[in-house]
Amino acid sequence: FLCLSVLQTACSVSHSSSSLSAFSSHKLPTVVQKGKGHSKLEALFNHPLYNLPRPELQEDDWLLRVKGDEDDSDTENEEEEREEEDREESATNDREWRSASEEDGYDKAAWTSDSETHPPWLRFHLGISRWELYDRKDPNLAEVTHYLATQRILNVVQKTGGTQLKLLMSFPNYGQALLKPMRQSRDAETDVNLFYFSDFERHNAEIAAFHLDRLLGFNRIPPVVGRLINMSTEIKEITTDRRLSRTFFTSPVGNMCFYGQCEYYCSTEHPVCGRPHVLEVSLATMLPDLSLAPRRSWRSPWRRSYSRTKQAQWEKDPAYCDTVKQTPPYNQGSRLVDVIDMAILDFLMSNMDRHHYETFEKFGNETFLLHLDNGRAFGRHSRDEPSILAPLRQCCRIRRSTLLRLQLLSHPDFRLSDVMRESLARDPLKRVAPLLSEPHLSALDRRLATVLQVVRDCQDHHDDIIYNDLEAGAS
Ligand SMILES: Nc1ncnc2c1ncn2[C@@H]1O[C@H](COP(=O)(O)OP(=O)(O)OP(=O)(O)O)[C@@H](O)[C@H]1O
Ligand SMILES: [Mn+2]
Repeated sequence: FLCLSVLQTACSVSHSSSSLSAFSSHKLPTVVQKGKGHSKLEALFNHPLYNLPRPELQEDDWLLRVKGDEDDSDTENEEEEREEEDREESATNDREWRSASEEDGYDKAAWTSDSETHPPWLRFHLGISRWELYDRKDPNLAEVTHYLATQRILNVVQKTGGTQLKLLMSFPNYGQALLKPMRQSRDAETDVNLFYFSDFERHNAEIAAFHLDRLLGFNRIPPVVGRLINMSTEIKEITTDRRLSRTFFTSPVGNMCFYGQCEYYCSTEHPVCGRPHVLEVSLATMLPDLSLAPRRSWRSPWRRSYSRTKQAQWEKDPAYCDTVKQTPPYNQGSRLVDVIDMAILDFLMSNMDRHHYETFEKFGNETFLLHLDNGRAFGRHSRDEPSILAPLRQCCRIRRSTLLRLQLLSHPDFRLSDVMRESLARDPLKRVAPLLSEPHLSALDRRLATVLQVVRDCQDHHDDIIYNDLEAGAS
């Protein structure tokens, strides 16, 4: 019970631990940390800017829905017929799944349309809407991360696609997670001579990005949680993937290692190693399968050239944004300010690797942007990368709600580094070491000040900077 409501930390820490009391969930009365005052994180999430009235969601604002009995008769227009087909397809998939459940280890699924019967990952899928991936106040969010952090791992295979090693983990009631392993010590800074496209991915960056995105009020990154796994019993002995299992070896000091098969860093020279077989990893909740919820991938207009020598157009042309503003889908609705939100997130965590973003096809152009793949963030704390802010600097547009939240986060009562530290302390890996070192946390405050300065510079030279998403009528 408590395990679920105070997030995963609670379950494995003894009652005498005082660090626990600071991390009460919104469902419990606020427990004040001894001698340290109140929780800034709770104060932030209680602020009106994090509790804005939201437009009432219509039926087609949900990504998926459970087929109910009353749905059977409503096939009046084409749209609904198409959805009907989708639902039938999903029902078929469910049946196929259920027959697969005869396999060892999988629970017999007895899910009905009653959400009480659904496992946390399914409730997460059913909660995805047109405007956000999850509702921050939904208690299921803590249950999803708790689930990923504690459930038995049933199977492991390598996930194809992308360039670096990733594993797909399966759990007893059909949940899945995307695993990225720890490859470097927490506070190793990326070598200054390494290009961003050669940088290792970091498991703690995936975790921290989820927390940061949520603190910014975006809710556009699937829940990610840290976990310690046993490489022998939770990968090597159970994987059905030969390409993976044959890359295991024991290092000269006796640690268990593997390297898998992929384009970058999958070799004996770049092993993933445990101590001696315990490995820190990040686990990201999987989005609904592409067959149920197809996604569209968009090339970022501010994509880097991914070449040592070439510059991208946006780096050469100061009026680049004028072109973007006239090009669909950036010429309408919130798409341009959504890309600018994404640039702000990326600048704060110094992620230069946002070559693409994705959306759910079902919602067309009127929807939020998914911020997937954040493994190359938080590589350096001692330097900022101004070019990541090019969309904001060149377009001088920003959502009103984003600007107001950034201003709030720069206020000492809600300081970004403080709420980030508090939020990350809820992750189970906090017991091993803080998810982000103090220099990374201070870098967040420094970069936030830079973002606000860029907005002020814009205000000195341009009109029409604010995209007012807080007024009725604007979305
Ligand atoms: N939580 C998720 N659920 C479902 N699919 C995901 C999730 N996260 C990532 N993916 C998919 O997996 C693909 C590869 O993941 P990711 O981008 O993290 O790997 P990568 O090796 O860094 O790829 P690249 O080298 O192309 O940047 C993504 O493009 C995305 O479509
Ligand atoms: Mn990547």
